[in-house]
Amino acid sequence: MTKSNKGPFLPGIASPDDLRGMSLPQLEQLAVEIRDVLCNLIACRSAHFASNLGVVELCLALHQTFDFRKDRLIWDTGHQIYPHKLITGRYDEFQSIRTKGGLMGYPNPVESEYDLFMTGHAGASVSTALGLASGDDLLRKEEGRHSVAVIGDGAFPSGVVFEALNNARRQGEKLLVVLNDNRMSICPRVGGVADYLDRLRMNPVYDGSKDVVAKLLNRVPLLGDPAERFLVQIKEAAKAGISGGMMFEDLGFRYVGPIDGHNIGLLRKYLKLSQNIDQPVLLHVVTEKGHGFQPAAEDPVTFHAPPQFERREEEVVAMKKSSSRAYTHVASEAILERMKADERVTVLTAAMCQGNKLDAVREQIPERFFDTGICESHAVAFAAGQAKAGVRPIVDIYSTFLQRAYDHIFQEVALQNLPVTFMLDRGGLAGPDGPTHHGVFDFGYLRVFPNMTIMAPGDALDLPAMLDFALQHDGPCAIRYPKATAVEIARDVAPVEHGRSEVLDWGEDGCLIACGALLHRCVEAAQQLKHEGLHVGVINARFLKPLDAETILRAVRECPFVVTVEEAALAGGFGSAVLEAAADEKLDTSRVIRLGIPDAFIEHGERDELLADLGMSVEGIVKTCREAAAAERPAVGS
Ligand SMILES: Cc1ncc(C[n+]2csc(CCOP(=O)(O)OP(=O)(O)O)c2C)c(N)n1
Ligand SMILES: CC(=O)[C@@H](O)[C@H](O)COP(=O)(O)O
Ligand SMILES: [Mg+2]
Repeated sequence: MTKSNKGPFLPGIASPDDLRGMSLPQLEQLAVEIRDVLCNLIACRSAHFASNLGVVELCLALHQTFDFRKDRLIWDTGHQIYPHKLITGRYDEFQSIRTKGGLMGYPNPVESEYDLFMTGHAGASVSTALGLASGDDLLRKEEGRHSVAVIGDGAFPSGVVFEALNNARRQGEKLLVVLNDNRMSICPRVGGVADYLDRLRMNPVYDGSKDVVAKLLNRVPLLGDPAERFLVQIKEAAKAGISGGMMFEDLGFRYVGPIDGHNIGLLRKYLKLSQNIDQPVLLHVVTEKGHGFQPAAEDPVTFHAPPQFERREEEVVAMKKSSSRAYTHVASEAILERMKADERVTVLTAAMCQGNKLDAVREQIPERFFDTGICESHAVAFAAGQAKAGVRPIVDIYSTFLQRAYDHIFQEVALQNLPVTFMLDRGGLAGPDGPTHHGVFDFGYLRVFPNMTIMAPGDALDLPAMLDFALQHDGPCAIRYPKATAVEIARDVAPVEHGRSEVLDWGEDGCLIACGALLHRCVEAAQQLKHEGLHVGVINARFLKPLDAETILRAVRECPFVVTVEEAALAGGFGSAVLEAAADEKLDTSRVIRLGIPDAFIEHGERDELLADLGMSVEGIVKTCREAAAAERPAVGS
């Protein structure tokens, strides 16, 4: 490595090996360069930002202290993976991140041996790191591999984390959990764990000893002699007793910290220290979300995943604000209105107040707004308790994150037949977030439960009406809608009736049946087909369950072909339900064609790109109908 401290260093970092010989000043210069790359990325497109700014020093210290070709490193959730990607051989392609065919915005084992799990959902890192430690202990004991999980304070309260902490006592000798405490989830963190961490950070006694320990540590060379290291460990243990961290100590962890998560030297010393402790270690590091770019540090909520923006030095000069109204706006406004109209109605979010656009509810009706933190399982069971007590809870959780609560949807809600309303935002392809965030399994995972009513608005006019239906229905309801601009289809809107679809047009040449917000594409396709002399009808299914068998099977019987369209997995989805119903009536299903998500995980990319690849652009739908019609026309001369 060059002797100068000026850099640039980042372009020359082909792997973490290149960090080994770097001095502290050089590492600090490298950190500046990494932050610059992060800022330049957001000048091109929206991406995760403040979280990545906050872990730059931690990432460098980790990769300098451990060899993660041998040791194990799991970044919880994975949205803060950008610095890690930049120093593990992906600097040259970094600008492609979150674009179709480019790097993923989360860890991706296909890209690098330094990425062990493709993640995007919070909370599993301690479990997987413990599992890796256990596996290595069984198969590679002689190598003494370390297993490190880096988890944020927002992810930390997730139930699965405590399941892992509970299990670690018995088998976590080589487990290090780095708790990255920046006081933020996406919004400010909530709950008792947050209060506990605040106390740990604020403890005056500990602050005093921190300096003492830090001074002592600074005297301890990286490989200080055992006696001094032993002294440091004694101090750590004493400090833990004085300064707290006892919750972790009582669970069998050595609690170390809190330490400054932006001080590379101190991080290295404590990481090194943790390597020599033969029990699970919880290293509590304190960082600033957005560190190094003042506007992000001042407003880490906006800058969690900000829109593209121009900057001049430390100033944002122009941020691209989306003017379009999304289904999320329609939903959150409808929720607010219904909560104002009915005091029984509550809304629950699992740390996604910003994503669900529930800020107005939080401000105007705080007593009926519940942010559980990243605790979806608890949120659903909690809502069931509210419903049992006579409340009408709305569980506003992204489709993909709701998967976390599956057993409670089954046991606490469906089995009890309780009036819980699930609002599944991001129902469908989530775009650049990719396979961890596409909400495409909800039709399948909900339809199997008895008592469930499942609705998918065909447009923005349907959504509030469906919410009204759900709030008066005495049983569980789910309403799913995509991460997309809300569309209104001009028509004489039929009222929402349980299990009834809405026929927009009957056509003698075929029928398109949409279940969900791709309805407007079907309307457009039918209009194009009409110009070609094909009169293809359009039905707005509205209900996945109960299915409007009467109307839909009439189409199967009478139309030359039926094409079902859904932004959901075909397996167990709407088209499957149609086939099942038709088969039960002994109808010919050979002329039912299903468009939807095949049996594959769909990569990241813009939603329209991905839908087009799956034949669900308007052109794709026209093409399917055209081919179906041709197949139905008798061959010339026959
Ligand atoms: C199961 C699950 N629920 C919700 C989310 C949405 N989400 C992504 S990051 C985040 C906040 C994470 O906070 P923290 O772990 O403290 O990381 P930080 O951004 O502060 O670095 C949330 C709620 C998720 N990814 N997974
Ligand atoms: C990391 C994570 O899970 C969230 O930041 C998610 O990316 C938010 O998605 P939206 O941007 O669609 O709200
Ligand atoms: Mg945090």
